[in-house]
Amino acid sequence: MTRRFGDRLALDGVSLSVPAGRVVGFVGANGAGKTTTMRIVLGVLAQDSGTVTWRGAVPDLAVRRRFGYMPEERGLYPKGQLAEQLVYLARLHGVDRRTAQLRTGELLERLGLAARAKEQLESLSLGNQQRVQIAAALVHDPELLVLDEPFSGLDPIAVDAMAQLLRERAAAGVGVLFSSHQLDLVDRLCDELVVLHSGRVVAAGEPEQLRRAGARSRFTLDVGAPLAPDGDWLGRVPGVRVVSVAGSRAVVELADPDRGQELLAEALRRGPVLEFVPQVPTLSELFTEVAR
Ligand SMILES: Nc1ncnc2c1ncn2[C@@H]1O[C@H](COP(=O)(O)OP(=O)(O)OP(=O)(O)O)[C@@H](O)[C@H]1O
Repeated sequence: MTRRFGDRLALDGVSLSVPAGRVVGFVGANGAGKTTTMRIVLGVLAQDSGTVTWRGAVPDLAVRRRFGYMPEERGLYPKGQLAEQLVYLARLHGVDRRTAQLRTGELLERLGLAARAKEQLESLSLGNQQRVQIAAALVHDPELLVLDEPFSGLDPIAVDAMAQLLRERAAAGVGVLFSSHQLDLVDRLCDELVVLHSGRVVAAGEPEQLRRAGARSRFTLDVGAPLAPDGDWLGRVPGVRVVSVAGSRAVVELADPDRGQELLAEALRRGPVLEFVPQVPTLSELFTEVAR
């Protein structure tokens, strides 16, 4: 997909897929193009080129009604009662009244808001309003869920409730695409990850695979005796970059990952080695790496 705003190329050939039953985490720095992509998927913004398909066909209005969207600009009425708004939204998506009421009750219960069903949205704290927005995206039991930063502003209990809801929906066959800047959460929750940078997909796949691919060249080395902040002799070994030093431990990156044993031999010549292990990068390290 491609999309321009004036002379700014916001999406430059973005391609991603959200399989049924999978939770896909969508990450990228501010302005990378996540919201733009999601809005195009939902049909609220037009792309300049490219196509969106769901189950093999371009979704028409009837199919789009079976999508659930939590937009970045949250869209509920501040003065409306919680339960009433949710039932109304479900009805708009073609759900019969009784089912709409049932699902509203269930969701408010799950999200810890059952006692407040008759209150106005604006009387809730921001985090609780956010919970209602989540309920609004889920109330018509969609087959595809597209959530723009659903976790922002939630407390840890709500994060857990939300994460569990998404996992359950995926287990029931729903495709879930959600954006977030909370990488530890994305790591915990998603089956697949898409990293966007300046309007392009720069990494995609299962987090574990992406991490393994990034794990080949970094090692933690503990030489037992304090190292200078620049890594002392380590920094002078050809092909070795000292990433960080803390006491006697250093994280190093090797230009040639297969030469780890040579580095270990060199370290042993200089004294005892307490630790020498390949370092599996965190998602946040990977992110920083690919977003450079
Ligand atoms: N309606 C618009 N008019 C002009 N430019 C826009 C519009 N919407 C988005 N953009 C631009 O497109 C680029 C992508 O923005 P987008 O909101 O998709 O990023 P994002 O990844 O969702 O960022 P964030 O993490 O900050 O929400 C940005 O450079 C933004 O300024």
